[in-house]
Amino acid sequence: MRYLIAANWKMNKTVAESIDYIEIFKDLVKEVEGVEIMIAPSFTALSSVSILLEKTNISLGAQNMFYVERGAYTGEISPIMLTELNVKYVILGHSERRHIFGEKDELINKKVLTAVEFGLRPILCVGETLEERELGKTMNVVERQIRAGIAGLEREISLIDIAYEPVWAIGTGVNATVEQAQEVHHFIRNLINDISKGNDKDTRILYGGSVNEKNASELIKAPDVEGFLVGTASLDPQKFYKIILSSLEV
Ligand SMILES: O=C(CO)COP(=O)(O)O
Repeated sequence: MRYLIAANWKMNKTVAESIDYIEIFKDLVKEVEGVEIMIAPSFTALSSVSILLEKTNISLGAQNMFYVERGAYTGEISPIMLTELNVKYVILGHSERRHIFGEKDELINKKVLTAVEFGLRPILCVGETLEERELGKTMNVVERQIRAGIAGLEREISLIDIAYEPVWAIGTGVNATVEQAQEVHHFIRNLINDISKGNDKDTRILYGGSVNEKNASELIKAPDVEGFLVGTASLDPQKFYKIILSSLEV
């Protein structure tokens, strides 16, 4: 299994800034092999970035998607708008979508099913809040989000990746420890192995939440951490490159 190191730029970078970044970054990583690299820019930059990523070793991702092909859904982006731009991955159920925009498991599931139907590879994000962790509910929350998110795709789970992103670690500078990450990743691996009846070997379990160029080499050593979904540190091409290099050391 090739690990996936993914950048989620969130609502950052104009088109001009995105182009500047890619020009630098694609040169930095051009010799990198053995790991898959993905960048999910803003929707407005997708088209320009898509052109720049042609014939590179960097895949393109989107940060969200609606579950209908076309129609009266003001402000939404459809799967065919993404596939037209050679988008390969789509991040779904991110905690910011869940907590700021009120996305529920049922909606996220519809998006996951549609993404797969259109040949996109979803990265389903799950993770507990600090309160849920302190109440000892981490595994319950993660299990609920996964079971609901993949409903209908149980035997085809190899078509998706999962990102464990504890809400308390996102954008806070407080990453999960290696032990905390490993504990939940191991739980997720057993869960999806069980749900899919062993068809989970191509599903990567990524960690996200304050990953940076200093902690990446430790976190990637956890046996069930199979890549990263990086926010803040991915905004700097040099830092993101260092995270990728750390991931090659395992
Ligand atoms: O939400 C994240 C990636 O999707 C993580 O964000 P940070 O790396 O800024 O904590």
